[in-house]
Amino acid sequence: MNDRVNTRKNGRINVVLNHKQTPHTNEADSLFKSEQDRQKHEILDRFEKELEEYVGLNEVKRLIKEIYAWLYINQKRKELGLRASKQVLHMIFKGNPGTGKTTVARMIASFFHEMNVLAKGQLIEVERADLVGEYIGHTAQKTREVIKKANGGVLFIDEAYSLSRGGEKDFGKEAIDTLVKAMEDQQHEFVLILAGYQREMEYFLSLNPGLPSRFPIAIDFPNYTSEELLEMAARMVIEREYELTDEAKRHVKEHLRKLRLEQEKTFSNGRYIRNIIEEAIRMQAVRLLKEGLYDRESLVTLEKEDFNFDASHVKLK
Ligand SMILES: Nc1ncnc2c1ncn2[C@@H]1O[C@H](COP(=O)(O)OP(=O)(O)OP(=O)(O)O)[C@@H](O)[C@H]1O
Repeated sequence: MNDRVNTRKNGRINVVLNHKQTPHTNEADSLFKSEQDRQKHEILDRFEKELEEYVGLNEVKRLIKEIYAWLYINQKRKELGLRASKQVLHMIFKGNPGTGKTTVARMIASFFHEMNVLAKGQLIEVERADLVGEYIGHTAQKTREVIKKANGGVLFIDEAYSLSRGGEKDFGKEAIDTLVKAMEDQQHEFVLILAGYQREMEYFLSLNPGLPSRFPIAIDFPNYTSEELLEMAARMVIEREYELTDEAKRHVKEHLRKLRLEQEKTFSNGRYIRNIIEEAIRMQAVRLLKEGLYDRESLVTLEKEDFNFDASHVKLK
């Protein structure tokens, strides 16, 4: 099955993630021919294993492989005295809240660091208020400080379109200009990732015609399906050393199915799942204290009643 819609728009690679795929260990996709080979590519192997912990994200997995292959071949070229090319690696991440954008950005920062693309590999996550100041000149200064912090790492700007909120007169424009200048002057010293809702992002890019071509990699993060959300819940439970009873599983599944039907744009996907699991853990703790149950089985079991969605404090957003 073809799991990626990979189009080229304005010279940009536009990757649409298909979360529907189960974690893939597709032999045909693998760069390793043998176990010996795998050991030679220890960094890629480690990142692939880390990514397998996440539901879906297949295109990120593919992108990592692509970049790894390019850097590896570059190294081989250098060894033979051939020119090793540099590439622009700034990216656009489009998707609703909780679809994994920040998680992936963090991983990419660390991957680039290990591959010597970035000197430090830190992720600096900012939003409009961190960049935009209150008087003329203040914004450029604030933005430059943020870029300085991101030097050697990834600068991740969430809801990037808020920078063009107020039009020409707004200080947001000064932030964009400062960023563009830094992208030119410090081209290979940091990676800039602009993230936000798909539609708003596309509108923002259309308003700033100089921007799209500076971001050759665009990744779409679609909402997770109810099955994927359930899979995520199952993994989070295991990771925390808990277990769901069959009844609890059915209850959560039904809740997610209903939610997914009425889901709106602001539904927080993976974050919602993390929050309902954490709430269930608190509910279980209250139940166990009340009942005085401290045996191993009780301590690890999350029951249906621990997921009381009618009385839940967890917001959908
Ligand atoms: N594919 C996934 N598998 C497992 N957990 C996931 C996945 N995607 C997201 N999550 C979990 O959901 C939570 C939110 O993810 P993250 O912060 O990366 O989303 P985001 O797209 O950056 O959201 P926002 O735009 O609101 O900042 C995290 O706890 C993350 O681990």
